Parts: sequence; structure tokens; C-alpha cells
Amino acid sequence: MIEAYGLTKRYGAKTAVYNLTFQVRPGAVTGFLGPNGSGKSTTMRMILGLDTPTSGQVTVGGHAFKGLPNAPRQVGALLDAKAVHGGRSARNHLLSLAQLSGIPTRRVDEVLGVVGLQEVGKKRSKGFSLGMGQRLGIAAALLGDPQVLLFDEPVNGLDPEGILWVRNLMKRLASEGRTVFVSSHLMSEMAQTADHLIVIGRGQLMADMSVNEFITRNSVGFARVRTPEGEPEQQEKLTAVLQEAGGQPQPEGDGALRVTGLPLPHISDLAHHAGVRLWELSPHQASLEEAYMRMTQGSVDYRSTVDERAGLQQQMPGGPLPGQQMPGGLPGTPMPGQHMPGAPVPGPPMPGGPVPGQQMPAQQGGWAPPPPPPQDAPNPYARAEGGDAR
Ligand SMILES: Nc1ncnc2c1ncn2[C@@H]1O[C@H](COP(=O)(O)OP(=O)(O)OP(=O)(O)O)[C@@H](O)[C@H]1O
Repeated sequence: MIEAYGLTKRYGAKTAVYNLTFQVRPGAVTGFLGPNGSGKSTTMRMILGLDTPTSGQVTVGGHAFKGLPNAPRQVGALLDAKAVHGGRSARNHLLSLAQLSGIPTRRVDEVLGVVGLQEVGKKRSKGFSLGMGQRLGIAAALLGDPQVLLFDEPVNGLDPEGILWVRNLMKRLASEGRTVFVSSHLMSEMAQTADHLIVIGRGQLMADMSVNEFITRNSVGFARVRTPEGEPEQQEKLTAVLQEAGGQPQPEGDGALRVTGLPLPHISDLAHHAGVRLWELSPHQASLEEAYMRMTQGSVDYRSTVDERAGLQQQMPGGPLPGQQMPGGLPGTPMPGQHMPGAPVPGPPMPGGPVPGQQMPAQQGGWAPPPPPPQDAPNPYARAEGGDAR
């Protein structure tokens, strides 16, 4: 189990991670989702002891990484697939890692087979494609047969067959009871791979819940309603009638209305009684990708001037996503599992708490409330409302 508690990392004036508290449990694939620059890699580096938290702490199996006995046998990680001596063959690269950690040579050949590189094991890795490099990085992570695995964007550069392979590998590793923590900026990928999701935006926790719960909460049904083109008064009349009946109509880019809060037959009856003709009345589900983008829209660092997401900037019917908290933006009502900055969140294990690797049921007692962020360290994102918080 990985446990982060009030984890904060600043690089000079830049706050990369702010007051993150979460647990990553064994036996499941936990997706770590966030837009580019949201702090995923920084968090992973802190878990692996490669970066020191400015405040807070993170443990693996109850120990700080640097205090873990025989760490390479307990934790495997793919952070940067390019961090390989290109002049060495894939096999020699793995051999050198194995020798450093006292791992037997036969394990090198085993993992080469697991990742499908057995045929090219003697080739220099500098000739490898991006996908082959990812496979080699995954082989290195698996070398010590660890119980805890971290993968930073493992499907980068992989073709569809490779993506499917990684997806199945993650699931298999989790089904063997391992802790699998995998970052991505793609909701669509995580929805197919992960059991649990931790979503961050600008370094702050935005959601911590099972994928099923995320789907249930965010697969909002809505109706698309279109009135005849060139008759704007028809749409205005319908909008008023729907609002009066408790619906939330929102204009879509193509002239249709997106209506939540009313079932389709009721919309049809209301239109009929108002004498409004309909050209379209169809049921829809908001996609998970859309829900995720709405959740993180306020925390995207880099955006094109011609941005498809602009359409998502408008407030969705019924307001922000239930429980959505934009960093530095509008507070909503917390989602179950979502941490609102300043709200009580699970703390580290108390004496007599879980032993390393032991799974804690969600919401189990025995956790101390976290300390509030230090007085001298105000939430750096509080300034974001009026502009760039960086
Ligand atoms: N060593 C560093 N010095 C200064 N700033 C840094 C450093 N490392 C990361 N950052 C900044 O911290 C923020 C978080 O970066 P990080 O790489 O953790 O995000 P990420 O979610 O992994 O992004 P991506 O999906 O693009 O890899 C970014 O704004 C980044 O520029």
C-alpha cells in the first residue's frame, strides 16, 4: 500500500503538488489522472524517494522509500522509458540492474519474455522504437518481482496492440494482489484499465473514488432537443417552458438544446402543449472523458488558442459537476471520496494500524485528521481566481 499524507512539493515559487492525501491499495489498478503539468510525475518521484517533499510524507508499505529494506525487490517503477544507456543491449541493461539488486540472471530472461522483447534482447536499446523502450522500462520495473508497481504514462508511444497488452498486464499484476499505480492524462484509457481513480489538477486532489462510482456519478443522462432552424422564438419558448418545469436547458454549439433534469416523454409533452415543433429529441449520456475534462478544466496549464475544450467552459446544466472543486475556482459540494482543500481527509496509520501491505477498508477508523496546511504556507492556488497562479 502507498500512503500519501499532506504531500506538498514546491520548486521555488512553483507549487507542483499541494497537500495531497490518498492511499493506493493492493489488489487493484489505481489510475492517477491529471492534465499535463498537474503533478503526477512529481508525486511519483516523491513516492520513490527521488524528490523530497516540501512538507507531508509518503510511505510504501508503511516505510519511507529510502527506509525500505531491499527496495528494488519491493517496488518497481517505470518513470522515464528513455532513461536507458542506449549503447547497451536490452538484456545487458536489465542484467546490470539485476546485479545491483542481487536479482538472479534467469529473471532477466523471464522479464524479457514477459514484455515480448526476447527476440531483440541482444540489440542496443538506442535503436528501439518508443514502444520497445516502454516495454524495456516495464521489464525493468518487473525485474525484482515487486509487490508495488508504479507506471508513469506506460502506454505513451504504444500501438493499439501494445496498449491492450499493457492494460492486461496491469490487471494481471493487480489480480496477483500487487499494488499497481499508473498515471495517465487520458480518462478513456483509465476507464478501461483502472479499478480506482485518483484525479488531480494543479497538484491538488480532485477525486478519489472507484471507477464504477466515477461512472455512476458522471454518466449523466441528458436529452438533445432541436427546434426548427430559423425560428429562434420556438427555441426561446421551449427554453422557458422547460425551465418552468424544472429542467436545465443549455444551448449547444450546433443550435440544439442539451436538457437535463427532465425525462424525454415529459419534454415531448411540454413542447406539444406549448405548440413548439421538434426536429430532434434524443437521449444521450455524457462521456467519461467529458466529465473528466469538466472536472479538470480549471486546472489545465497549457491550452491552445483554438481549444475544443472551450465549449466545456460553460457551466453544465445544473451547475458544476457534483462536488467539483476548481483549484482556485468555484467550490461545489464534495463528491464522496473527493478531498476538498481544508476538509478532513484520511491521515497516516495510527499506532496499531495497518501493517505494511495490509489493505485498509475505505473509511475505516483509526485515522488521525490531517493537520491544516501550515499557517505560513497559504494555498498557492487561492490566487488563481483572478489569473495565473503559477
Ligand atoms: N524540477 C522541477 N523544477 C521546477 N518545476 C518543476 C520541476 N519538476 C516539475 N516541475 C513543475 O511542476 C509541475 C508538475 O509537473 P509534473 O511533471 O509533476 O506534472 P505531470 O502531471 O507529470 O505532467 P505531464 O503529464 O505533462 O508529465 C509542472 O508545472 C512542472 O513544470
